[in-house]
Amino acid sequence: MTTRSPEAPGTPGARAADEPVLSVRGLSVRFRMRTGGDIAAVTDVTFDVRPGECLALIGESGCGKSVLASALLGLLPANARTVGQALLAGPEGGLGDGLDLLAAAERTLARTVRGRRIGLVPQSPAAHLTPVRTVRSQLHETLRELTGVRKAGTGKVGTGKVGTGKVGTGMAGLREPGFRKPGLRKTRLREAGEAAAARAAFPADHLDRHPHELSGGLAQRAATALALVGDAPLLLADEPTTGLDRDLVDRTADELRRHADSGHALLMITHDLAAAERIADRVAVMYAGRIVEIADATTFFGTRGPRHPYARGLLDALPERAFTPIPGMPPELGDLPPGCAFAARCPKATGACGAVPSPVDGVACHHPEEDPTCSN
Ligand SMILES: Nc1ncnc2c1ncn2[C@@H]1O[C@H](COP(=O)(O)OP(=O)(O)OP(=O)(O)O)[C@@H](O)[C@H]1O
Ligand code: NI
Repeated sequence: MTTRSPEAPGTPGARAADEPVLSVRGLSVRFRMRTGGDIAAVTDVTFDVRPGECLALIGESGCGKSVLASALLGLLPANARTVGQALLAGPEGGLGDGLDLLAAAERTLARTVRGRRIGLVPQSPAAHLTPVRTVRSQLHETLRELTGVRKAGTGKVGTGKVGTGKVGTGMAGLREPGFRKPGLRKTRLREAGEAAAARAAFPADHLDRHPHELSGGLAQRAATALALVGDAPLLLADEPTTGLDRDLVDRTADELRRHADSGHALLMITHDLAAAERIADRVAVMYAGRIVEIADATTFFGTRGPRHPYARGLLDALPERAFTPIPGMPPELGDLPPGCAFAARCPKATGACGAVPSPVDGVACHHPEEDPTCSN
């Protein structure tokens, strides 16, 4: 027996051995504007997410986080152009039979990817819930699809090949033989729906409401419950804690963490650095469409801190830290400077910053903080 040391220091060994669920290489998104010119919403983004891992994507409003998520799901508007590759692991869990999300047909994305292989907690949940149906009925529909039971009396159970086969809380009963009996199925479905709601801290006594009868925070929790119950191997959660009180933020974050711990990959987009610190394994920092730093979360939030000046500035702006905002504003994505987009706001900028910095050890900066673990 041979023991191999993990190739990536700082990555938990068991996870490093797993192939990514999602592998993004050189992804760029441009919006062509009618007035002429392009908006460079996402530029040359590269990252992986592995099973059991939570990657938090952070950065100021308008830096391209949601556009990145939309690109992965094939949900960009017609004036968008993408380049690069985004491989989603195949049903057997490997990238060998993976699907390039950027090249896939809309039909494939609609039938086999959205909701099945990639779950989404959308940034505007109210707009994504079906307006004419109660939360309970939307949960039941998702649960039925997942277990292959199309309509009452078909007796088809457990035929659906959805997700990893690792079934979320409350689902197991739906696959038992007794579930063929319509009465029992109804009871189990109800129980599973309520269990799913509880996971996202959605109150059971609001399940029979329609989306327009929900506050923003409740719509958020309904969308999270729906996304979790889909049991997809990859979950994209776009600001899943917006509009929630602090204790609900913590409960939602903890539930998402448990979801990752049960083997799912989680890409969490968030403004909430406390939530990111609570659950992320790694942090990716985006600025003006580019990922400027990817780091281990413990290092990033710990005493060593981030290495990119923008990432350091984000943390220093927090009230519980230095409470010092980063001076200036991010550049217009339709009019980016030729070199480092952060240079105009950066205390360390020099003439070298007139060129775009290439990432070295996860940091794209000409003047990063020293990494004491590097010998060179
Ligand atoms: N359909 C579109 N056409 C043109 N520009 C767009 C379109 N959708 C988004 N953008 C632009 O792309 C940029 C990135 O937007 P995005 O929504 O990804 O930001 P974000 O990082 O998610 O911000 P927030 O934190 O506020 O949600 C913005 O400048 C936005 O105006
Ligand atoms: Ni967004």
